[in-house]
Amino acid sequence: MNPQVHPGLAGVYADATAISRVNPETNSLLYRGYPVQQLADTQPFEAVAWLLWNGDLPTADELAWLHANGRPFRSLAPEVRAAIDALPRDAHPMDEVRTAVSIIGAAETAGRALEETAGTRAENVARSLRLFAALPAIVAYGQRRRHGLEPIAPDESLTYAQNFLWMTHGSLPDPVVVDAFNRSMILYAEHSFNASTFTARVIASTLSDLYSAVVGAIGALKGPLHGGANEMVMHTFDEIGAADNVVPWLERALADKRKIMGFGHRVYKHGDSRVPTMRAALGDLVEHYVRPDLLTLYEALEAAFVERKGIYPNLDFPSGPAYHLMGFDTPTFTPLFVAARVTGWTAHILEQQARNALIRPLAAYDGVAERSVPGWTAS
Ligand SMILES: CC(=O)SCCNC(=O)CCNC(=O)[C@H](O)C(C)(C)COP(=O)(O)OP(=O)(O)OC[C@H]1O[C@@H](n2cnc3c(N)ncnc32)[C@H](O)[C@@H]1OP(=O)(O)O
Ligand SMILES: O=C([O-])CC(=O)C(=O)O
Repeated sequence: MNPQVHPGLAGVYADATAISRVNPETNSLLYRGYPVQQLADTQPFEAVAWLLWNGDLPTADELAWLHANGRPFRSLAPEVRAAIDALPRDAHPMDEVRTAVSIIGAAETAGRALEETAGTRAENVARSLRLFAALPAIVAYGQRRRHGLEPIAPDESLTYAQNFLWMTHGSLPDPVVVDAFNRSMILYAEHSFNASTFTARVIASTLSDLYSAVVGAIGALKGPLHGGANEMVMHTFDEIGAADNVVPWLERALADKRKIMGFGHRVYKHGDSRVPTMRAALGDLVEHYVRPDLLTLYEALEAAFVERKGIYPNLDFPSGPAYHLMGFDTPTFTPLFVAARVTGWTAHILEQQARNALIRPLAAYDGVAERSVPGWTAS
């Protein structure tokens, strides 16, 4: 009898997790039990990172500890800058970020025997905080390098969201912009067994180290069917140009059997739980920057695609134009997703390490039947 296979592991429960719950029936997303919308309304991203790692929101003392121990890692380390600078100026920034994490990992685990690089839980908590704190400098420098600009030193007095925008632009934007950015980081932080998180867990399950797991996750996130979609959404907006062009553009795209980026989801089939919050943040940005044209295009494409296919936007659809308005260049969008999702990835790596089972599924063979190599004879 042929074994039952599940291509893409669709509908398969691969393991349990206590970190987040995606419920497509109620269209809800909980981080450690808290609705993500409530977290986005009330919390700084730092507190959500703590929540994902530790299971509860931080007390004032715990948040102070997080700041004291994370903020010193906000600078761009010289060896990380040198590694990024060694890449071609037009290397994709996801490759820069992947390289940077690899460099940080190699430096931090240098001198250890292979089996010792996986480290203790305390070391892995410290590594998670370090990557969380270090990624904004890497992402911000990537954008600045593409524009021939020098990195900007971090400001330890600023929140995570403020400092990220400061290190990118060299100025502090209006609180509306900081709030929209903070919301986007919280919404992007965690989403159970998505492809990149599952990749991280597969790598951690072999008792490899946290940095290797994050590097693998970055590779998985880069794909346009996953995190790469937020960059692709902006290319779509640029291609369409204005709301009036939406219908003819869409008819042609569908006739050409193109995937419309920023729509559809493996788990949510009636809309992504995070979209209303990010759509509201986009609305605030559109008002702030006086760009109603962008919202008109957004709404026209959403309406036309939902009407034709009954497929709804995912988080990448509002995030793409929102990051554009915040002044990020389009290739930086997926690295921004990395900076947010590193919290979820590392929480899952810690969970995998705490209750590890090597991830190694079976494959149903469907190749040619056994045969002999020409010329081979039994000896
Ligand atoms: C943060 C995130 O990572 S969210 C995901 C971001 N990715 C994107 O936005 C890329 C565009 N979307 C897609 O490619 C898909 O919707 C995925 C990969 C996200 C989910 O895919 P799956 O669950 O495997 O669904 P699948 O691709 O089988 O889609 C089912 C049907 O809907 C169609 N469909 C799904 N999404 C889209 C889309 N965005 N554009 C056009 N058609 C689509 C498929 O072509 C398929 O049609 P068919 O049955 O006629 O072949
Ligand atoms: O859950 C998924 O498959 C993709 C997604 O939305 C995410 O990773 O945020």
